Amino acid sequence: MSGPRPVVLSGPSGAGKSTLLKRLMKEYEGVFGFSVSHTTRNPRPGEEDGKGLNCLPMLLGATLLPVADILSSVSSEDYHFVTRESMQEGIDKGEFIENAEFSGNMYGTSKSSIEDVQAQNLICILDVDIQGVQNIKKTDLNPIYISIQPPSMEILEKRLRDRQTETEDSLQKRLEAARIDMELSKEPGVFDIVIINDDLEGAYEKLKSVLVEEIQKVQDAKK
Ligand SMILES: Nc1ncnc2c1ncn2[C@@H]1O[C@H](COP(=O)(O)OP(=O)(O)OP(=O)(O)O)[C@@H](O)[C@H]1O
Ligand SMILES: Nc1nc2c(ncn2[C@@H]2O[C@H](COP(=O)(O)O)[C@@H](O)[C@H]2O)c(=O)[nH]1
Repeated sequence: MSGPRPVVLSGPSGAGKSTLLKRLMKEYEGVFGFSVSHTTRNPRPGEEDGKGLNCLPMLLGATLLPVADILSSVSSEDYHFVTRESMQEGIDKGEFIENAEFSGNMYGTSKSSIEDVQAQNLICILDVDIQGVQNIKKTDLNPIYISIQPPSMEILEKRLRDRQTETEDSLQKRLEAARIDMELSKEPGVFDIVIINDDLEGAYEKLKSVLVEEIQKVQDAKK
């Protein structure tokens, strides 16, 4: 039997991808595994190197903390934080399925980050920008492509400012990238579904409805 299809989640920075993703992984524990990307950007407060949600079973086994505390401390967004030199070396060696320059930093998905998740028969989730989507389309990964979009540029800017993770310079770069993303994602056939994340509940229900078949496959395989 072939494993579950991977899922590519894309959309402008600040649209709400990781907010939705965290919720999904919490509700469907043991169904999804996050493909931990590499990046040359600096870690934000609370981010740790190389910690994906698919390490959850190990964390649960090794600690006496309540499950809720562990879940809130584990981010699905953490990266392998690397230097430009080591990232470029990995790219040159063919270790990445895709890579891109975004807001002044390099980002990329290593082949092993996907293989690690797929080896556990989990639905592999990739959170990538629009360049990542275009590059993954040239591979044989065959994921479900989902775009999370903000209701408007104004709301996106407010969410990014309120998140307090960006300098004015990186915020402006992200807004510029968002304009391009919002245009490209309108092209027919790029995404299987485009979800407008206005009301979080509604967006989350739509996200689940697209994934219901793959979720069922993983749950059936566990029986
Ligand atoms: N539906 C929503 N309504 C209001 N605020 C939201 C909604 N969804 C997400 N947010 C908030 O918007 C901010 C950006 O969300 P989030 O960090 O999930 O975006 P992202 O798409 O993962 O961004 P990035 O690509 O930069 O990681 C967060 O502070 C989050 O709490
Ligand atoms: N092409 C890729 N894009 C990626 C990857 N990992 C994350 N991203 C995208 O980068 C931006 C910014 O992320 P942030 O964590 O710095 O806010 C966001 O749009 C992500 O989707 C990757 O491996 N490849």
